Amino acid sequence: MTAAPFPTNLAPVKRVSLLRRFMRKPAGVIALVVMVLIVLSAVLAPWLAPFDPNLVNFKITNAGPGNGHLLGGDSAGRDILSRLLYGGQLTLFGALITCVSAVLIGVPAGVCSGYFGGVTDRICTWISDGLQSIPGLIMLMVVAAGTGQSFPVLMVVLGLFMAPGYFRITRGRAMAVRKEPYIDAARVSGVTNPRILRTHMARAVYPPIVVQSALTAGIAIGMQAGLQFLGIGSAQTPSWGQMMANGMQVIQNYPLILLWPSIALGLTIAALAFIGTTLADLISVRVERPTRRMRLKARQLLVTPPATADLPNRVASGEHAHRVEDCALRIDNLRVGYPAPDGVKEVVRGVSLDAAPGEVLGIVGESGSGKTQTMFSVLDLLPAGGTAVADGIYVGGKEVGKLSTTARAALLGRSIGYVPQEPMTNLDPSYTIEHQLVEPLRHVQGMAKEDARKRAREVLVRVGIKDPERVLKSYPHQISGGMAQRVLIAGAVSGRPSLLVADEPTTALDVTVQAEVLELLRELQQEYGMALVIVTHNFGVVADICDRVVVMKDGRIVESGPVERIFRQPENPYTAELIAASLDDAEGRHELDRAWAGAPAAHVGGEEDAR
Ligand SMILES: Nc1ncnc2c1ncn2[C@@H]1O[C@H](COP(=O)(O)OP(=O)(O)OP(=O)(O)O)[C@@H](O)[C@H]1O
Repeated sequence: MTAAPFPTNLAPVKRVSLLRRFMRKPAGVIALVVMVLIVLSAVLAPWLAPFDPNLVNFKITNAGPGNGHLLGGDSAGRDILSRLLYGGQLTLFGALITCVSAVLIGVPAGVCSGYFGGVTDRICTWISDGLQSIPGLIMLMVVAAGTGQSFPVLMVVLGLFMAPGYFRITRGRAMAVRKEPYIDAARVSGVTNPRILRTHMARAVYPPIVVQSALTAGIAIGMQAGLQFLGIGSAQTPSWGQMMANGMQVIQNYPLILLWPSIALGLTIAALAFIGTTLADLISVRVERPTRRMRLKARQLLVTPPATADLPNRVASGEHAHRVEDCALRIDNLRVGYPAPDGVKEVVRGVSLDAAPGEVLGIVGESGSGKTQTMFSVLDLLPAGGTAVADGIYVGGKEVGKLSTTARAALLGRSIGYVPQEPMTNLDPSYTIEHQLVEPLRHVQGMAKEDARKRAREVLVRVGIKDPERVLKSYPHQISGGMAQRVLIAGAVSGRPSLLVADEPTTALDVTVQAEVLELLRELQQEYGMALVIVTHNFGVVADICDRVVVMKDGRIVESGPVERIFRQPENPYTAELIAASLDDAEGRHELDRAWAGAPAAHVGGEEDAR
C-alpha cells in the first residue's frame, strides 16, 4: 500500500459550472429534456399544431385518435393535439408571470428583512404571515370575479400568495450572511447598504431562489389548472385546466379526452419538481459521505503490510518513555486514514507515544500535522469515515483500542477528560451552566442530584470561579470566554479522570487569560495526579507547562523528548524551525534563551519562572 503523498504544489481548484454538474445527474437531465420539449412545443405551437385550436369539426366530436387527428377530438369537435400545444403556451406563460411576481415581491422583502432586522423585519414578517393565513384559492376566485377573469392579473395575485415562500428562504439566508465577517469588512470599508444588498446578499440568496422557482412553477401550474378547471378563464383561449374540465364532463364515455391534458400537466409538474430537487442537491453544500465499501477498503489498506519501498514511511515514529503498566496513556504505532478516491488518505502514519500519571505531554506541530487526529483516535471521536488502526492504545495500563464503541464511550468523563479548543461552541446555549455540569455527573458518575450540584459548585470554585452560584445559574452567553473555558475544564476534571486531553485549550482566549488557564491546568494536573496531554501548535505553551514533548509533521513524530532537551538542543531542523517560529521576537524568547542556554536542567526547570 502506498502512504498518501502530501501535496506540496496543489493545482488550482477547477470550478465546474452548475450546468455541467447538472448534466451529470441523469434524473435532472431527463427532466430538463422533457421540460425543454414541452416549452418548445408550446412556443412552436403555431407551426406544430395541425389545426386551429378553436376550429370546430363536428365529425371528430369525442372521436378517438385517427383520421388525421393524432389524439382525436374533444366534446366540442376541436382537435385535441392542437389545443394541447396551444394550451401549453398559456399554462407556461401563467407559471412565468407567477414566478416573476413572487420573486419580485418575496426576494427584496426577504433580503431587506434579514439584513436590516428590527422594524423592517417585523413588518415584513407580519405581512408574510398574514398572506399565508388567507385561503389563496378563495381569494383568487374573488379577484377573478372583480377583474373580469383577467388571466395576467390572476397570475400576479397567485405570485403574491407564493411570495412568502421566497420571503422565508431569503430572509433566513440574509440573516445568516449579515453576521459574516466579510459583510462587516465591506461595511467598514465604506460599501453602502444598497451595494451590499445588490452584491453580497444577492449572491448568497440566489441558489435557493433558483430551486424555489422550479418548485413554485410546478405549484403555479397546478393552481392555474385548478382555477381553469373551476371555469375561470376564457373559453376561446385553450388551456390544459380547461381541457381537463371539458374531459371531466365526458369521462364516463370518453376517458381519453381527460387523459391527454392530465398527462401534459403531470409531466410538466413532475419535470419541474425533478429539476428543482436536482438543483437543490447541487446547490446545497454537502459533505460527501464515504460509502461502506470505501471505508472497508481504506481500513484494509491501512492494515495491509506495506511494499518494501514504503517501509520507512510505515515504521512507527516516536518512542516510549515508560513501561505499559506505568502509563496513563500509551499509543503504539497508530495509523489513521480516510477513504479517498484512490484508496486511503493517511493522516497519521505510525505514531507511538506515552504519558505517565502526573506527567504533562505536549503534542506540537503545524496545522494539519495530525495532532488532533491522534488524540481523537484515543478518545474514539474520529469524524465519520476516519479509521484508526494501532498495535495498541492503552489507557491506565489497559488496552482500550479493541474495546467496543460503547465501552470506549464509557471511558469518557470517567477515565479520560477532554478540554476542547472553542469554549463557547462547546457549551449549549439553551441550558444553564448548572445543567451542563450537573447532568453528566448524574448520568456518568451516577450521583444524586444534590451531590452532583455540590460537586459542580466545588469544582467551579476549584477552577477559580469567584461567584459559583451566579455562574451556575448563567447561560453560556452570560459569561466570558475565559470563564467558559474554566467551566469546561471543571466539567472535564469533575469525574477525576486519570488522563486529561486538552486540544489547543488556550487558542481562543486572550493572552492574559491564556496564562491563567495554563496555570490552572497545571495545578489541577498536579493536584489530581492526572496525565495531561496538551495538543498545541505553540512552543510557548510547551515551554510553559509541559514535561515532555512530541513534535509532529505530516502525520509522523519527527522528534520527542524532555522539554529542556528539545529547547536546548533540537535534533530535527523542523523542531528548531517550529521553536523559532513560535518564540522568535516574542517577549519571553530572550528569557527562554537565557533559561535554556547551558543552564543546568534543574534550573531550567526554572520552568517555575516561565510558569
Ligand atoms: N474528516 C476528515 N476527512 C478527511 N481528512 C481529514 C478529516 N479530518 C481531518 N482530516 C485531515 O487530517 C489531517 C490532520 O488533521 P488534524 O486535525 O489532526 O491536524 P492538526 O495537527 O490537529 O491541525 P490543527 O491544529 O489545524 O487542528 C489534515 O490534513 C486534515 O485535512
